[in-house]
Amino acid sequence: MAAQIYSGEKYASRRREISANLAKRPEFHDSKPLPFMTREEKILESSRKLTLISKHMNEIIDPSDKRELYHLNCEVLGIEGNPMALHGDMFIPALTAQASDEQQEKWLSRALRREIIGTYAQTELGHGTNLRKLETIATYDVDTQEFVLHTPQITALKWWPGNLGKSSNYAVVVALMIIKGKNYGPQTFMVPLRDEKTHQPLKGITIGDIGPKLAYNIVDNGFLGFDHYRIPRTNLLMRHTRVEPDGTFVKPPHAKINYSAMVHVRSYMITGQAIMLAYALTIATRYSSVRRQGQIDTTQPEVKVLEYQTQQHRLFPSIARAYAFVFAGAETVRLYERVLQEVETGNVSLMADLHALTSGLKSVVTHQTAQGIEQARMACGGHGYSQASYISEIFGVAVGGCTYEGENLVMLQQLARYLVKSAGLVQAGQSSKLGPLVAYLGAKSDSTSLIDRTPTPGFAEYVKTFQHIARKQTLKAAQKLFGFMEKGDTREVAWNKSTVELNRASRLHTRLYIVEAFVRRVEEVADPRLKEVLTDLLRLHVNYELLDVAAYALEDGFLSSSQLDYIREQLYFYLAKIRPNAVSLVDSWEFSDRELRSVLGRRDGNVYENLFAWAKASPLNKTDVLPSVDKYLKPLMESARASKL
Ligand SMILES: CCCCCCCCCCCCCCCCCCCCCCCCCC(=O)SCCNC(=O)CCNC(=O)[C@H](O)C(C)(C)COP(=O)(O)OP(=O)(O)OC[C@H]1O[C@@H](n2cnc3c(N)ncnc32)[C@H](O)[C@@H]1OP(=O)(O)O
Ligand SMILES: Cc1cc2nc3c(=O)[nH]c(=O)nc-3n(C[C@H](O)[C@H](O)[C@H](O)COP(=O)(O)OP(=O)(O)OC[C@H]3O[C@@H](n4cnc5c(N)ncnc54)[C@H](O)[C@@H]3O)c2cc1C
Repeated sequence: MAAQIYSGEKYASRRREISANLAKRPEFHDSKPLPFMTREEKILESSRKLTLISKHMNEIIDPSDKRELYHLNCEVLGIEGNPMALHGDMFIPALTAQASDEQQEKWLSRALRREIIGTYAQTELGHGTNLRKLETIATYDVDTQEFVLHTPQITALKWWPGNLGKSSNYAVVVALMIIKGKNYGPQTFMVPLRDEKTHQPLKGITIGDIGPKLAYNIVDNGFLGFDHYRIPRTNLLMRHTRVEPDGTFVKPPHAKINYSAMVHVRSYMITGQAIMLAYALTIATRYSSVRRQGQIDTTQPEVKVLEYQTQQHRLFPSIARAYAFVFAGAETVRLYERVLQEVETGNVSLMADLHALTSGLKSVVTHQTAQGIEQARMACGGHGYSQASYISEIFGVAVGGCTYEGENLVMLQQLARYLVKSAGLVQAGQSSKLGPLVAYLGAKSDSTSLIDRTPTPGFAEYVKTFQHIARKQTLKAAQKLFGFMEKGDTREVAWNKSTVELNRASRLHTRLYIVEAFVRRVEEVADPRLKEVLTDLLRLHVNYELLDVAAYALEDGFLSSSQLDYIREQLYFYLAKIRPNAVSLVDSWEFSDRELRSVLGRRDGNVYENLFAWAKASPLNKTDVLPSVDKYLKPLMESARASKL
């Protein structure tokens, strides 16, 4: 099963080898539980481990293999980030996709060798979503052949970039490029921030950390201001865009080609989110198979809480989602790598499809992941609320994905633009021009769903029902938009009046895609035992997801209430059928205890002993009487007693 999850036996077994190797190297382990450390201690600890990784990586992994590096990072550094997180996730991808060969020679090679540390500085205090209105300006000075970077007002300060505050000495900075008074929109520049020897900020640079956040606090998200700060013309990233010495601008082959670092993270983060959801579910499912509370049969001992149907309903559909997301994530990574290669040869035809797909997926997956993790926390009762479970940290890190790389409701609208264009083609009788991801929009629906009208409805019946719902909502939302425009609204105003409906269409389209990705994967599985378990999980998934969106199919009679009852019964049937495999389904992700960092979710199941040992190790228990008691509480009680006398 691990080979299914990790798209092949090779990586699945490499993961095991890497974990086993690290188990024998205590210097790579957390020196104490992360929740017991201050932010400064965590940053120090993470930097210590980064140095070790840099030194010994070649003995443990193949450093050219991104997935091996990712696993090493998960084991050693964990999810709370590290001082070079953005270096790998965005700085290197930005240089790879946007720097010319010459620039790569100069900077990428140094970045890969970790001679310099970089980040991606785009978001500002005043603007994150609307990139066309960023306020940092890069004005071209033809005489000196330099760009002058400037922060004209407080809202133009870069704000949020990860590792900008304290760790990075370089950044790929996004600024509005002005040449001879003309605004050429957001462009990307390679900018030195700190002295390479002293690490002191360079003259003209104001820089620092933005303070603690909900989670992800090992990362020093930062602020950055420029005071007429000069960089050479050749620091504009020039793989696709160019500015000649005389200020002539050479257009790229696609207007949004500079957004590639964002598309990179959006493509990879689907897998990252699946893994974080699986972390929380591993913890909650293991704990639920140890925790005994209450009886189902009063003549029998107390049961494991996992026997309760409500507990199964709380956890198992999310287990199915974690599988669905990791399968969908593998597809987005493949598509991203393909588009990256095609762009190199000048073919930008798939960029819009990739953008639409990843915009929808990042929104739906991050939202459902956060919901699933929060349910996993509640499934652990009181102990879920303790940082010993580590679920609160997993939640905090994962939920950031709803905001970063494009706020979810905004990104759903990006997909909606693509859907509306497709709906326009359908309306114009040009369905043959629809791309493969939206071809279903041009197909005709059956009059009713065949679910429960055939002895054992296949997945095709479910897919058709999801297609019917997504198609109906897309065409309806597009119609709403077109209707407002026909009545005289500008497109923008009409768009704003239709966005709730448009975003619903985007979600339904994305949920259909996720179901299809799951079906595609299960159909490929050859081993009959695996296929059976995954088919059960997929059955649970399609029934759960369909119930969740059933209103759309009920309103036009595509599904009847008796079909809905059938779907509900199927759901309950598969909850019970999956129960014996539940722990194996989470164990199959093969997270080591080190990687999980959860006292509650350890493989040994000795929950109570482990919790007690953890509590005893809490810094507050170093002494029996705290200074705060000596200083305030004792005098308070004493004076209360004295006044009573
Ligand atoms: C398997 C095992 C496991 C292995 C696992 C993996 C193994 C390997 C792992 C190795 C790597 C690990 C990786 C990381 C893992 C995850 C960890 C993550 C942690 C990261 C930490 C946090 C990082 C956070 C960093 C950040 O947060 S960094 C900042 C991010 N900031 C944003 O995201 C701003 C949002 N805003 C916008 O993106 C734009 O503003 C806006 C809204 C689009 C409007 O853009 P605008 O320019 O106004 O354009 P429009 O007018 O709306 O559109 C005009 C036309 O252009 C179109 N178009 C817009 N775009 C695009 C586009 N791209 N492409 C194509 N077309 C586009 C649009 O469709 C429209 O087309 P049309 O309809 O006309 O045909
Ligand atoms: C953990 C974390 C890490 C980050 N790392 C980085 C980084 O490394 N580099 C970097 O550059 N940035 C980074 N960011 C910033 C991040 O990318 C932005 O915060 C994000 O893109 C959202 O933009 P915003 O903050 O401007 O939100 P806003 O756009 O201000 O969102 C506020 C509200 O307005 C709504 N809204 C905005 N525009 C529209 C619209 N057109 N239609 C309808 N509703 C709209 C949104 O839906 C939301 O409800 C990070 C953020 C976080 C939380």
